[in-house]
Order: sequence, then structure tokens, then C-alpha cells
Amino acid sequence: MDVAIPRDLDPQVRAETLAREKAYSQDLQRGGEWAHIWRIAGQYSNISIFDVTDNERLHEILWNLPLFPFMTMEITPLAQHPSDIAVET
Ligand SMILES: O=C(O)C[C@H]1C=CC(=O)O1
Repeated sequence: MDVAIPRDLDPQVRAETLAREKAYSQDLQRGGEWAHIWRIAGQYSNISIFDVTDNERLHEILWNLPLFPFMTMEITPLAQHPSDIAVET
């Protein structure tokens, strides 16, 4: 996720949006659907891992991000790798 908040956005709207974004993200992290989030060093961007039931749920989560209007995203679906020892039977 790359974030580009307009420089002329009202400072109060900016602060409220960032606070809502943080609370929304942390709720989903506590619930397990937002499994990981990393800052990309030197950029206003993150790489996140979502663990969701289906693409509809992922879309719902992303669409409702308070910062969604100011973001661009690249989505990469991941599947289990057959050699992953974490899922070995
Ligand atoms: O700062 C960001 O990377 C954007 C966004 C994603 C989660 C959050 O709290 O903010």
C-alpha cells in the first residue's frame, strides 16, 4: 500500500483519518485477518499480509480503509507452498 495524502488536506481531517486508520488496522490485526504489517523503509508505504476467507472479504477490508481514497495498492494472492514444513502432514 502506497499512501499519498494531499498536502492541502485539512490538518484536522488528516489527524482524524490517521487515527481511524490506526484503530481499524489494529482491530483487524487483533482479529487475525491482518496478519502482518511492515513499513517499507524510507517510503510512506507498507507491505501487509492478510489472512482472509476469500477475495470478497479482502476487498471489503481494503475498501473500508479510512486512507483508501489516498492509497494505491498492489495485491498479490498467495497460496500454500507444497514444500512448506509448516503445513507438512
Ligand atoms: O501507514 C500506512 O502504511 C498506511 C496505513 C496502514 C495501516 C495503518 O495504520 O496506516
